[in-house]
Amino acid sequence: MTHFGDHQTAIYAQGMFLGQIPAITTDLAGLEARAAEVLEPAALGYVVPSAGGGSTARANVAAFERWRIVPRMLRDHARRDLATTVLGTSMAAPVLLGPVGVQTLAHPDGELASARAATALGLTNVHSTQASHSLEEAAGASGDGSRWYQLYWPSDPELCESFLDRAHRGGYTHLVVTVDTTLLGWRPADLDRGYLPFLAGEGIANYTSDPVFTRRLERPASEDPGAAGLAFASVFPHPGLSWDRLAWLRERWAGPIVLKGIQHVDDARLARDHGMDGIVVSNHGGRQVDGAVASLDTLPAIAEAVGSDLCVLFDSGVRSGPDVLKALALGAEAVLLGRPYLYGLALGGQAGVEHVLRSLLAELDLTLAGAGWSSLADLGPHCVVRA
Ligand SMILES: Cc1cc2nc3c(=O)[nH]c(=O)nc-3n(C[C@H](O)[C@H](O)[C@H](O)COP(=O)(O)O)c2cc1C
Ligand SMILES: O=C(O)C(=O)c1ccccc1
Repeated sequence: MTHFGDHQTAIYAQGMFLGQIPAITTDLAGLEARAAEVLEPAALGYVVPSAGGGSTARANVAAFERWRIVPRMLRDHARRDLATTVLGTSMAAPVLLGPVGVQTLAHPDGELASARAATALGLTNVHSTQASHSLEEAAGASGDGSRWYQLYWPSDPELCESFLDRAHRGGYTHLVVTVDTTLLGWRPADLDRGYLPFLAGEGIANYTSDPVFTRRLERPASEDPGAAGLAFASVFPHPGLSWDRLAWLRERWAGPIVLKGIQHVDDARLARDHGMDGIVVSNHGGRQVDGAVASLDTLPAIAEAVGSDLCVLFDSGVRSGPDVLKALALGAEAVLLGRPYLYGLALGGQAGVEHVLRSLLAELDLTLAGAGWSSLADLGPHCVVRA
C-alpha cells in the first residue's frame, strides 16, 4: 500500500520543486479559484454554492480557524506513518473521498477518475447514489481498492432493495446512509439558473442502470432523459424517513453501516442505539440547512458522547492538512473530503485528484511532525487549543 509519512512526503515535495510533477497548485486554499477558471458555468453553479446565503458553508471553514495547534518540541518524529484502519478497511491515511454526485460536471471521467485515484493512493472512495457513472462501472475502476457505497434511501422500497443488492454484488463492503438530504435544500444558485443536472438526465446513472427503476419508465432513459429525470425526482424525496426504518436496513445489509449528516449528540446516541457502526459528523458542506451550526463545532461533544461505541468520521470545511489534524485531535477517526478533490478533478482528471490528495497528505504529515507527533494515535484534545 502507498506509504504516507516520512519518505513519501519528501519525495513528492521534491518532485514538485524540481518541476517533475506538474503542480496544479500547492495552495489548497486557492483551489476553488483555480477550478472556477476551468469549470463550465453550469458546473460551477452547482458545485461551489451552498444552501441559502452560504452562512453555514462559511462557518464550516471559519470554525477551523478558532482551533489552533500547539506544537511540541524535541520529540523524535523521524518515523511517521499515516496509515490507519477504519471499520475494518485499511487506508494509507485517515482521509476518504466523500460521496459527491454528478462528477462528470467537473470532468468527463467523473467518478471513474476519483475511484482510480483513490485506489492508486490506497485511500477509500465512497461512491454516491447520485453519480454520473453507475456503481458497477465505479467498482470496475476501483480495481483492487476498497469500496464504500453511499445510499440515498429512495422512497420506493423495491428500488432501495435493488440498490443494496447491486452494491453488495459490486463488492461494496460499507454503506454510508446520508440522512441530511431527504429533500434537497434551498439552493438559490441552482434555482436562479433554473438548472438541476439530474432533471437533464445527468447524475442518475445508478437509477437508469437499475432494473426496478427502468421498469417504471415508458421509454428508455437514453431516448427520453427528461422523463427519467422526472422519475428520479419522484423517488428521491423521502421526508417520511425515520429512525424506526433502520431496523429494516440493519437486517438487509450485513456489513458496517455509517449514518452521514449527524450534528446533534442525541442523534449520535440514537445511531448507536439503532445498531449503526459509525456516523459522519457533517452538515453536507453547508448545502442543506443554511444557518446550521458549523460541523466542527459539533464534533467534540459528539466524540465525547459516543466515540468509544461508534466510529466517528467528520466532514464539511476540511481544506488542508492542519484541518485534518484538528478534526482528528477533536475526536474524528478519519475525515471525508468533498469539494477539494472535486476541484482537483476539474483541473486534471485522475491526476488532478491525486495531486490534491498527495498535497493535502504531505501537508498533514509535515504538520504532524512539526507539532511533535509521529502517529495518529498520539492525537487528542491536548494537541489543540480553542483560540
Ligand atoms: C457537488 C457536490 C455534490 C455532493 N453530492 C453528494 C452526494 O451525492 N451524497 C452525499 O452524501 N453527499 C454529497 N455531497 C456532500 C459531501 O459528501 C460532503 O458532505 C461535503 O462536500 C463536505 O463539505 P466540503 O465540500 O465543504 O468539504 C456533495 C457535495 C458537493 C459539493
Ligand atoms: O448536491 C448535493 O449536495 C447532493 O447531495 C445531491 C442530492 C441529490 C441529487 C444530487 C446531489
